[in-house]
Amino acid sequence: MSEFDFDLFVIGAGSGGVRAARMAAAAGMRVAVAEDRYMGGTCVNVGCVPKKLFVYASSYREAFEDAEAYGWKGQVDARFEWPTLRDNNAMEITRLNGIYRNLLGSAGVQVIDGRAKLSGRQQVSVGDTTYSAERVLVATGGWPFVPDIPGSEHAITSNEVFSLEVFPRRILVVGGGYIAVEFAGIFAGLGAETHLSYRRELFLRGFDNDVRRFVRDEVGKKQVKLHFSHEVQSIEKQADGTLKVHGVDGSVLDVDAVLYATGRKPNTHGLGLEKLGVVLHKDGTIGVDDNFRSSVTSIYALGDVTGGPELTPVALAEAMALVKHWQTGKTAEIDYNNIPTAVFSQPNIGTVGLTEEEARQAGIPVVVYKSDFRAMRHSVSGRDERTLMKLIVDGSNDKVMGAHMVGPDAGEIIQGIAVAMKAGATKSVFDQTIGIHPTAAEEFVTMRTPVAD
Ligand SMILES: Cc1cc2nc3c(=O)[nH]c(=O)nc-3n(C[C@H](O)[C@H](O)[C@H](O)COP(=O)(O)OP(=O)(O)OC[C@H]3O[C@@H](n4cnc5c(N)ncnc54)[C@H](O)[C@@H]3O)c2cc1C
Ligand SMILES: NC(=O)c1ccc[n+]([C@@H]2O[C@H](COP(=O)([O-])OP(=O)(O)OC[C@H]3O[C@@H](n4cnc5c(N)ncnc54)[C@H](O)[C@@H]3O)[C@@H](O)[C@H]2O)c1
Repeated sequence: MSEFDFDLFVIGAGSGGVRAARMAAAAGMRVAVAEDRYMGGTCVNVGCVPKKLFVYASSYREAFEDAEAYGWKGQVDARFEWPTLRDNNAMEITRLNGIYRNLLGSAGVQVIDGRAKLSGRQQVSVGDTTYSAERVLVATGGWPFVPDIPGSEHAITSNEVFSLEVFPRRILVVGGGYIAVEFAGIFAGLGAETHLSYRRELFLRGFDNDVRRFVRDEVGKKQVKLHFSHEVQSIEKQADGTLKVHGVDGSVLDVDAVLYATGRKPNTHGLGLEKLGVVLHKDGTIGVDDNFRSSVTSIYALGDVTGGPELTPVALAEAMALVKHWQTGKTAEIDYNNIPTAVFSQPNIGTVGLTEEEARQAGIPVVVYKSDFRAMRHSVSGRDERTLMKLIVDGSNDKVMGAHMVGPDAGEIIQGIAVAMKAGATKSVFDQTIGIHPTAAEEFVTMRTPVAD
C-alpha cells in the first residue's frame, strides 16, 4: 500500500489538468483534482468555447444582409437580444461543466471542490484538509492582466464579458492580440459602436506582416474604429454610468464599456510555490524541464502557468506527453514547431509555421506565393470582403515553411495544411494535389507564380 493518499494530485481542472488527471487515472494511478472555480477551466468557461459561440452570434448580421441578394427578404431588420445570447451561452457552459465532472468521475478521479495550495513538497491543502501525493501537478492557468491606470477598476476583462447585465452600445477594446481582435469583431457584429485601442502602429505583433495589414483593412471595413499608436491614460466614470476614456494624446472617447485584453498572468499567487523552493521565471510562470518537472522533483506544471503557447491544444498535448513519460520513463515527446493557430477575428486568421519576416531573418532563400481575392459568396452578395492566402517556401529545398490565411473558416483550412507541413510537404506536393472546386481552400494548391522579390 502506498504511503500517499494519491499517486497524483492535480491542481486546476482546466484543459491541461483534466486531460492529465483522466489519462493518469486510465493508466492506473490514484488521482485527485482540485478546482476552485469552474470545471473545464478558462477554455470552457471564459475562453475558446463561449468566444466561438459569440463569434457565431455576431456573424448573423452580415449573413442576413448578404441573404438579400440571394433572394431572402425581410431579415435585415432583425433585432439582436443580448440576454438570449448571454443566457443560452451560460446554459451551454453549465452543460459542459457537468460533462467534465462526469468524465473525471467515470475515469475514477476524485474531484475536490475548493482552492488548493501546496503545504509541503508532497502535500496539498484544500480548506482544512491536507492530502499527500507522490506527485503534484500544477495546472492553474492564467488570469487577465489589466495595467494599473487611474480608473482601471471600471474596465472589464474576458472573465466578465460573457455575462454582462446590459449590452454595451459603445465599447472600447484595449489591446492588439488574439482576444482584442476577436472581441472587436464580436461587438461590431452584434451592433455595438466598437473601438479598438492599440499602443503601437499595427496590431497582431508576431503574425505575418501581410496578414496584419490585411486584417487591419478588413476589420476596418466592418466598422471597427481602429485607434493605433493610442494609449489609454485614464478611465472616468460618469454620473450616468457611462465611461470617459482619456488618451495620453489628449483624445477623449465616450463609451459604455472598456474591455481590457492586454495579456494574461500565470495563476501562481498563493500556491505556496516559492516557499517550497519552486523556481519561477521573472514573469511568474513556473520553470519546468522537458518532462514538465519544476525545480522540486515531486512538483510538475504544464499549460498556461508555464508560459508556453497559451493554447488549449498545447495544454492537452503537454498533459498527454507527461502521462506517457510517467508510464514509459522516456523523455516527454512534444514538438512545439509549426503549431497551427487561428484568431477568430472576422474574417478569421489561420496560420502555421514561419512568417515571411521570420523566414527571411533565419536566412532562408524565401519564395513567396500570395493570393488575394473576393470569395465566391460575395460575387453575388456584393460585400467588399477579401480573402488572403500566402505560402512561404524555402527555395533551397522547396519545403513549405509557412502558410497563412485571412478569410472565412481560415482555422478549418489551415488545420489540414498543418498536417501536410508536419509531413514535410514541398510546394511541388501542394501543386500535385488536386483542388476541391469550388472552394477557397483550393487556392492553396493552385498558386503557381511566386511574388516578385
Ligand atoms: C477569451 C479567451 C479565448 C481563448 N480562445 C482560445 C481559442 O480559441 N483556442 C485556444 O486554443 N485557446 C484559447 N484560449 C486559451 C486557452 O483557454 C488556454 O490556453 C487554456 O485554457 C489553458 O489551459 P490550462 O489547463 O493551462 O489552464 P486553464 O484552462 O486556465 O485551467 C486552470 C484551472 O485551474 C483553476 N485553478 C487556479 N488556481 C487554482 C487553485 N489554487 N486551486 C484550485 N484550482 C485552481 C482555475 O479555476 C482553472 O479552472 C483562450 C483564452 C481566453 C482567455
Ligand atoms: N484563438 C485563440 O487561439 C486564442 C484566443 C484568445 C486567446 N488566446 C490565448 O490567450 C492569450 C492571451 O490573449 P491576449 O489577447 O490577452 O494576449 P496577447 O498576448 O495575444 O495580446 C496582448 C496585447 O496587449 C498589449 N498590451 C500588453 N500590455 C499592455 C499595456 N500595459 N497597455 C496596453 N496594451 C498592452 C500587447 O501589446 C498585445 O497586443 C493569447 O496569447 C493566446 O495564446 C488564444
